[in-house]
Amino acid sequence: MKFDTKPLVSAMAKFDTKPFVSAMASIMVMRTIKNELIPPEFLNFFQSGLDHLSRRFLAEFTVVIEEFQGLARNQVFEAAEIYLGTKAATVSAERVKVSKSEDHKKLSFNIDRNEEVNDAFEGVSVKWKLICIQVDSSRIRHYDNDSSAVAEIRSYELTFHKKHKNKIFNSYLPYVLEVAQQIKNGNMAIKIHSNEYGYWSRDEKFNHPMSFDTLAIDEKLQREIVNDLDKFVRAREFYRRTGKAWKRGYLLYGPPGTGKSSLIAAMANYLHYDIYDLDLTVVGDNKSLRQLILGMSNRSILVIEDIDCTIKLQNREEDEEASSNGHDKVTLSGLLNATDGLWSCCAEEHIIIFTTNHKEKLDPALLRPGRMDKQILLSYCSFSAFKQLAMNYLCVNEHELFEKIEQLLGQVKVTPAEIGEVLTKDVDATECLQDLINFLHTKKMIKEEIMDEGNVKEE
Ligand SMILES: Nc1ncnc2c1ncn2[C@@H]1O[C@H](COP(=O)(O)OP(=O)(O)OP(=O)(O)O)[C@@H](O)[C@H]1O
Repeated sequence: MKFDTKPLVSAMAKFDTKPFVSAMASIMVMRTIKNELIPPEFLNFFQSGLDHLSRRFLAEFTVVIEEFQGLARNQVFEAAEIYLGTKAATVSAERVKVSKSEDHKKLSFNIDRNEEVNDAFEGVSVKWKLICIQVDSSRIRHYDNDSSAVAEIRSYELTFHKKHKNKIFNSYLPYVLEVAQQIKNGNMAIKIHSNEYGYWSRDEKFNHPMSFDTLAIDEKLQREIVNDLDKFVRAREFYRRTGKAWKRGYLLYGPPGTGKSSLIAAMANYLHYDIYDLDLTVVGDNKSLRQLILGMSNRSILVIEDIDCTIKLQNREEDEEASSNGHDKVTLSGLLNATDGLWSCCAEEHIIIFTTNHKEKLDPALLRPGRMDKQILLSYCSFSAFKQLAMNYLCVNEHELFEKIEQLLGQVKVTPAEIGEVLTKDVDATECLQDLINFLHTKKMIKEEIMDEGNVKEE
């Protein structure tokens, strides 16, 4: 079923905002959970509460869900709920009120729970607030004779700057409904986001075909990585119990062309997590960095490639000096706060991956235990990795030339990217393998010549 968003948008659009001067706008979306059973008198009570709330905090711009012609209130609430499930929520307030029933025999508990979710859409900040109130069932007239039931009334309040009203109504809300629909249908594609001008770009479909079945790395290493990921996704309770943020940091290091980006793609495809590809060189300052990270969804991978050379991250003393001089830029401590600080705990199931070709150039602060939970060296091609490449490129898993190749791979350093290039030169598998043997021979000769001339020690 596809949501018809037109009525929603038109209902909002026809709302006359001119008389209102508030800087904030708000949409209220309401729904009962308990069988949609809100007796009229309670609805009136709640409505007046809303009016009060809107006058007090949100004042001049409020649209109530009942006005959305053609789109059921519960459908919109459900869509918002599904969409926000992908985002990081923070509980801003939780109050428990205890009161006695009229006959003084029964205690009842009312829980007001306010959850906030900050979202960003094409550079516009939006704040969703879930207002969740549980009420004593005795105050509500039930139609299903379920006297033990507790009714819960939930509503969403959406706040944003009024100058973005059109964008929110015409693009953001339809987008929210569509994302929710896709999630519901189970065909939500993996997305890749990149940052531009301080916000995440509209998501692109992530079509990278790499998987752990095609990644050419040492088998033992691969098993270790997959086990680590499995353990991470199942560890919700562990992170709750230990009070740790549910995130895991990986440092992938090794020479160019050894599969660092390929491994990231395999991880995203395996976990079905979105990728946020962060280019630090276009992030203005620490505040923008923080906003970007807050704008990431749950169950996602933050990637910062070539961390050693995308930005000059100086040490903490220099950071402090820079900020006291008023120089705005992303600093090492800003980055560490973003990935490690208190507020980074707002999100759940975040994987953070740094890549580098030069681990030795990294500031030790980045490598501190607990920051990068796992450091993975992706190195030159082993024979078992080569066999995977031969399968990928030539669809062969055994060949008489393999023995020679195994021997040569033990003598020269060659990356999977180089091998991949040679294996795509010809159509015939035997010719490709022979090309590879020639290539490895040439490499071996060059290496021996260099060692003879300069008496260079092997790395
Ligand atoms: N381990 C691997 N398994 C399968 N293919 C690989 C592997 N390593 C490299 N390749 C092939 O080489 C290409 C380049 O590899 P990739 O970008 O993953 O390397 P990288 O280590 O991230 O390089 P860089 O450090 O330059 O970013 C890939 O598109 C892929 O086709």
